[in-house]
Amino acid sequence: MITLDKVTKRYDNGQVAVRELSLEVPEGDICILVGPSGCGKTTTMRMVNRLIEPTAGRILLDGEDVTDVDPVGLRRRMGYVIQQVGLFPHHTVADNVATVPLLLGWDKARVGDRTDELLELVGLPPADYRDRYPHQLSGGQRQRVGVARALAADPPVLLMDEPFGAIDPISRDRLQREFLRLQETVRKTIVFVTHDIDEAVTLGDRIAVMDVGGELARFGTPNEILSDPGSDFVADFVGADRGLKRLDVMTLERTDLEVPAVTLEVALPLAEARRRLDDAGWVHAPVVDDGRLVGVLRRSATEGDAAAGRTVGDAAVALDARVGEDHTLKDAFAALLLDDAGWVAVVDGDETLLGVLSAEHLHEVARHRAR
Ligand SMILES: Nc1ncnc2c1ncn2[C@@H]1O[C@H](COP(=O)(O)OP(=O)(O)OP(=O)(O)O)[C@@H](O)[C@H]1O
Repeated sequence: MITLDKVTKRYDNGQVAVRELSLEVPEGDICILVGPSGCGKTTTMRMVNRLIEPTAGRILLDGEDVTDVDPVGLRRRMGYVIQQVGLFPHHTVADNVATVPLLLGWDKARVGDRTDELLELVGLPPADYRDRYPHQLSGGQRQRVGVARALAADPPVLLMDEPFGAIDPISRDRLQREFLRLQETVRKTIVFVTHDIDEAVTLGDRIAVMDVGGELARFGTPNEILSDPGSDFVADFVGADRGLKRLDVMTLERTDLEVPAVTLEVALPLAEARRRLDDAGWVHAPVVDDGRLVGVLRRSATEGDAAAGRTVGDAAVALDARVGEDHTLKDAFAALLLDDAGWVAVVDGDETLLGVLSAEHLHEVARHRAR
């Protein structure tokens, strides 16, 4: 959808901000430009919508050279969101969102419908927010209005320059999650600038790591970059905890799961449970009731006189080492650390036990997963 072909930008003072940068952004992908301050991220982004003209090289949008397109028309095909949102302070939220559709001459009813639809989409119920002014919103809410405004005329491309940069970490996490959910609905081709590698890893389908002087240090999926940074600069930039960060970009897959050596039904007598644990050499076993995970049985609970005549259900205790199947390997690892069991139970939306992941197997899966 967007191709940069050996793009260079030399400013009038001789400063080379971007040097022979080549990138391809497939349709519907989020491409993150990340790198230290001054490495040319903003310059690159602004060349895409021709707020800045390249000195050399070509930029193609859908196969068409952007320098052949009228810049105003070009920018209408690209929503633009920046850190200081740039909402008009004396216009209501609705009027801010409606800016581009009104410029395009849409009729009032269509603009009104579109505005409400978008406010709903970004989590600002129109009945509450339509008539507010920007100063009556939190920073995160203003940012959402900025996103709604950028999406108003349904452009195929969104350019976002540190849109969550000025937001506190907790709200930023929430905005990032909402943003990914929104992207599932709207499927735009997005170029997103940040200097925060965690944000890049969380949001990016592909990440371009840039070095000072506007050189491309590495381009690839988060997993590719974290598993193989390729240079000391990129390894330093992504951080010494890149192994952990990788766990965050890998979701659990059913084929990763192990069948537990012992699974115990609630109605089973404890004496029988102990025999099964001992046969398997297990100390902790998941306990299920009609397939649903209800807890864990520890071998110690099967010992002594108190165990006589009791069932697994009587002696089972809550299990912290459990995680939903839609979670990441990092969530699984975090849950694993919360319990002595040595494995984490993976359940579906109905709490049905799908399998377990032992610490050893989790390590193996993380090491060998290609993506
Ligand atoms: N108009 C300009 N004239 C001359 N040099 C400029 C101009 N704009 C930016 N630069 C320089 O170009 C380089 C790249 O700037 P750019 O804003 O693209 O970097 P960035 O990676 O977005 O930085 P940051 O993360 O700090 O926003 C910097 O060294 C900057 O000083």
